[in-house]
Amino acid sequence: MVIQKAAVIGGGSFGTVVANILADNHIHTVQWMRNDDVARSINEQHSNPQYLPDVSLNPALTATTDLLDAIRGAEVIFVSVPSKSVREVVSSFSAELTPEQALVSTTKGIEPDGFLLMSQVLAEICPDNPVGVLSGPNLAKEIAKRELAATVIASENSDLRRNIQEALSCPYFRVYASNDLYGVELSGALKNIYAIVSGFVAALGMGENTRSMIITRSLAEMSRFAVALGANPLTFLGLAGVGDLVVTCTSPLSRNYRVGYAIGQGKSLAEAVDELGEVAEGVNTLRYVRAKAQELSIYMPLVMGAYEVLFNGANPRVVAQGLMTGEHASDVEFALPRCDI
Ligand SMILES: NC(=O)C1=CN([C@@H]2O[C@H](COP(=O)(O)OP(=O)(O)OC[C@H]3O[C@@H](n4cnc5c(N)ncnc54)[C@H](OP(=O)(O)O)[C@@H]3O)[C@@H](O)[C@H]2O)C=CC1
Ligand SMILES: O=C(CO)COP(=O)(O)O
Repeated sequence: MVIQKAAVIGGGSFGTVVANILADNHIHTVQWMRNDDVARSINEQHSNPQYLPDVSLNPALTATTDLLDAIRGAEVIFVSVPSKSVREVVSSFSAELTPEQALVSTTKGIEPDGFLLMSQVLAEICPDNPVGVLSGPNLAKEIAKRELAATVIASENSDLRRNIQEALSCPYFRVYASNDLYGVELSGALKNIYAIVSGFVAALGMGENTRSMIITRSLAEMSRFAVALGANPLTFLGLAGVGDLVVTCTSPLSRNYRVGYAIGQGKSLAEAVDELGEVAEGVNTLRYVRAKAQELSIYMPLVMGAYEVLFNGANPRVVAQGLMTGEHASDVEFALPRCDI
């Protein structure tokens, strides 16, 4: 099927980028947002001054504050609001959907009640609709400048995967497919925690060896958590895992990295989040993942250390030093299990 009309729910940086790619691909695209001024600016100035200043959007992209107007007749609806608002926003239009309308989440977060990923929230609210997840190393501000990037569409529905590959692929954006919805989505949520940790490390002026150690041990920790939750760790080797972990742990364009950096410079969590003015999903994800790791007794020293820094005022340098004296560990646990060291 060729997608003729798409809706994007959310007026932030990533929603705008997805909407702009769709418009570049000549798909009739309507972006919904709650802010009238931003909607007007997209329609009249072809720009989103709040989230993507200095970026010229495709003039064919239209914005609205009327949800039903956005979703009416759309074959696919991208959901791109922060995780804490997904249930509320999707519930407000779910009764209007027809079963063939597909929902694709771009949101990299977790709902604490039941530890649900966003596709699980969507499936709960809209049980009759096909669901997918878009995730990968996709800093919105780079894609907005049409710098080359790739992503993953994950869904159990092969038609949906193919339709999204068709709808979003263009000379600056390549879309790979996965049928591991849970693994793709879990890695997208988890990497935000480690971007915060990498931000501390950078602010403390630690070296490149340190950065590499943190990223690699983050991957080990994410995979250990994933396996404990029944996910396929091989998915973590792809763009939605290693790819997104590397970009978010190394780029000052990442909001999660910036929050960590500000805290590493001595700011409080509240100051760091206020200064950002955009969503940094990793802050809440850290709380929920720490609770889950404690509940299931999963060894996650980076998560535990980051929690102490963010929520109990621990000194990041002392916490980083403490990570060096943990119990002797295996490099690759799939090759040498922890119990066989
Ligand atoms: N930015 C990026 O590089 C990428 C982001 N993502 C993920 O996409 C998701 C969205 O991120 P992003 O676009 O960057 O976020 P932003 O912080 O840029 O924007 C959030 C948007 O959601 C809107 N919003 C928040 N709460 C509500 C609500 N209750 N009802 C309606 N609208 C609401 C905001 O509206 P308002 O301005 O009115 O508050 C704003 O338009 C996140 O989960 C993020 O992890 C994924 C890949 C890349
Ligand atoms: O998910 C992202 C890049 O893939 C964006 O990361 P931040 O939310 O940290 O900016």
